[in-house]
Amino acid sequence: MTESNPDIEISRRRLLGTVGAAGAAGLALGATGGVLVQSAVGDDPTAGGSGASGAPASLGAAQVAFHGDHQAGITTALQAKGHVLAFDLAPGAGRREAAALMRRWSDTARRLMAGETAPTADSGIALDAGPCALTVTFGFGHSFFDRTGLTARRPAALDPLPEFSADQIDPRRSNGDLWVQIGADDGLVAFHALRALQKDAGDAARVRWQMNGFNRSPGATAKPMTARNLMGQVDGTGNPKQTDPDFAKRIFVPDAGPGPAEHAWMAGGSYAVVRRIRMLLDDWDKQPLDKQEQVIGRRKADGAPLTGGTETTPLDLDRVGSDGKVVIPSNAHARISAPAQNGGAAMLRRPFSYHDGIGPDGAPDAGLLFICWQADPLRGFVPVQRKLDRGDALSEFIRHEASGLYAVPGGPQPGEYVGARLLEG
Ligand SMILES: C=CC1=C(C)c2cc3[nH]c(cc4nc(cc5[nH]c(cc1n2)c(C)c5CCC(=O)O)C(CCC(=O)O)=C4C)c(C)c3C=C
Ligand SMILES: [Fe+2]
Repeated sequence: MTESNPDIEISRRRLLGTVGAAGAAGLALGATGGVLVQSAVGDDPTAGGSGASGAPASLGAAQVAFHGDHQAGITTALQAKGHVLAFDLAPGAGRREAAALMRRWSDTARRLMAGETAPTADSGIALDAGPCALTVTFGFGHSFFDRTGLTARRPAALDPLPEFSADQIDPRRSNGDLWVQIGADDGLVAFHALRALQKDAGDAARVRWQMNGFNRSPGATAKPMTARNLMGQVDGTGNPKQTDPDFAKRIFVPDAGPGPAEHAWMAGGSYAVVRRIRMLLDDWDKQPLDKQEQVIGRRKADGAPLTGGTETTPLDLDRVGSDGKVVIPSNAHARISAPAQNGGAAMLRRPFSYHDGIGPDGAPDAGLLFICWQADPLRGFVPVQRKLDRGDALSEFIRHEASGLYAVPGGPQPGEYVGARLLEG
């Protein structure tokens, strides 16, 4: 099948419309439509543009559940397109307006993730397409709780992140009352969701900042692989795996706390740290391969540790070379960020790359929309970033330009909207 054959293309679109709404029938479409890709709902969120399950499915028909214990977009396989944005509540808007907005947003997200049209005035941007693994994830920033009179229910985990010595943070592109992450394997589907959610905000909230990102498209590689970033490195290897016995404990807030009962609304939720990290690509690209590999401590070609093996071989941090020095340098990024070097601190990294053209300095305004998930940022991002800030060889080639921390509540049950346990409780 080719995209240039209009007859076949139309029938594929019809199929996508049907199967998109039906969801699970995607496998059949994959077989008949010839658009074979990996399932978008794999078990490795950093597998580039496709899940690791190996099951063939149609890219368009891939559907992620809106309801569940956890919101979608945390353990979902990386999608090809992403929009992350923060809103501030409008002057005069409080808890009632916020609750109504979360109700509207949840309804829209549920429908769009099922491949349906938006509830009001659908723009038509995604007509003909299936859900394309669309996910919409909602979070609350520190300032949301004061704005809505809910300060007593704000978890301590949402206290502002410490400042790090190398930070060059732009406050206008940081924080915000509400945070929305959109991911999809199709650019039009992602943009459609973005527009619909922005319209839903109405007079209740205004966009504070927006960033747009991308990852590898499903099917781009012959087999499912860990994604690469814009420095060319295999990025995501050391992520906790859903099959790890302590995965849920590390990434999701448990049912009973931590913290006082008034924070119980976060059960099943997670904390998202979002950092816009610019890569100084012109400098990076001038480095010889061996220097680039020393900076990370892994081989560029396949992501294997410099101490040998394959991508998944554990780093041998104690191995000393013939020159008497440790093979994985003491300032290598993978050494410094390893859980073993940080009292077990771990996070689930689920980033998007970004490229916003050329900056005023004449260099690419490109890098990583670094998004990481954890049950408690003080036992995830913060200790690791403190250590990286002190002596990471990668620091010379990156710049943290924006920052946010958001409480992402647990997933909605049928009939419930995201955040209801906070706003209604
Ligand atoms: C504070 C957390 C981290 C920031 C910020 C960060 C930025 C950053 N990382 C890369 C590239 C790679 N990171 C890798 C591993 C890795 N990084 C962090 C944390 C942060 N990275 C952790 C916890 C780990 C895993 C360590 C482990 O489990 O052993 C790697 C190696 C491959 C991998 O494990 O993913 C790469 C490559 C960039 C480019 C970047 C900022 C732009
Ligand atoms: Fe890293």
